[in-house]
Amino acid sequence: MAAIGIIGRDGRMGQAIAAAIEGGEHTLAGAVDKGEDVAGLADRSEVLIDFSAPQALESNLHAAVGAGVPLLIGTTGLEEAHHTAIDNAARAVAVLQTGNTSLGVTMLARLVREAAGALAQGWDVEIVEMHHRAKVDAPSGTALLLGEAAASGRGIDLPGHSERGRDGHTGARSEGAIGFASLRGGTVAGEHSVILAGENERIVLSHVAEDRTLFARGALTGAAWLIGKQSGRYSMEDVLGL
Ligand SMILES: NC(=O)C1=CN([C@@H]2O[C@H](COP(=O)(O)OP(=O)(O)OC[C@H]3O[C@@H](n4cnc5c(N)ncnc54)[C@H](OP(=O)(O)O)[C@@H]3O)[C@@H](O)[C@H]2O)C=CC1
Ligand SMILES: O=C(O)C1=N[C@H](C(=O)O)C[C@H](O)C1
Repeated sequence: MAAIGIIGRDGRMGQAIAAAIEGGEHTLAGAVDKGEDVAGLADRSEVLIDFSAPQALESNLHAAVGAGVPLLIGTTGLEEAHHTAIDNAARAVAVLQTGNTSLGVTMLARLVREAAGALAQGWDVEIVEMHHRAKVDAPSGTALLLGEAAASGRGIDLPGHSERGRDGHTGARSEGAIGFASLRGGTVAGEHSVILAGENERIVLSHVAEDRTLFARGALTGAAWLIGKQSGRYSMEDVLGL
């Protein structure tokens, strides 16, 4: 049983996580939203779960390190500077950052790494995602995670090979590029497809999140797993032993 602190209490995920804690094996140590005392929350939590906004990351990391408690970061829309800050904090406490806490996406990333690595020559990788109308970042954190998996399978760096937001006279696709396309609308919890397009054939590897309870469950599994772990940066693959 873990005493869990939630950052981003009033959001869709904050609410879903609180609901998943209720009646389960863990307890809610407390929860904060924008402008509230995250350091105080860290002091009374065994582990923190952050589903808020990139602008909150620095103070959340600071609070976790100050209190010496592990932190699971589900917030997406992170940039390079955020990842550097996470690496620094992970020297002091255990930090798990992931664009998707679900078991299915963690397995999908593995399949993508293998397929993109095995089919490197003549197979183009395109990643398509769709989310609800309120989502503010694109490509989704999951799309980027899947892009990283494809890049890792091919032994290339993702930033140097990404084609994002194509519009207008773009010219032909670059060889070896990993393309991203984002759709927004309705109440879609999260859909991702990784397309490997070859000569006269395509492989499509997809994941559909039917609602956000699966992200909440995965976050609780990851957070409980983090308690007692050595400082360092962890992933859902570590949690699930994949
Ligand atoms: N990794 C995963 O598996 C998943 C990740 N996500 C990601 O999680 C994040 C949250 O998603 P969602 O719940 O849908 O978004 P919401 O916008 O519904 O919720 C975010 C909440 O965090 C609050 N917030 C903003 N800044 C701070 C702050 N400094 N401190 C504390 N709280 C703050 C917001 O307040 P206000 O509205 O006032 O700004 C809001 O209440 C997104 O980045 C999303 O992409 C979502 C689902 C799964
Ligand atoms: O904002 C969301 O809702 C989601 N965000 C995550 C992402 O950016 O990939 C995970 C999930 O797809 C839902």
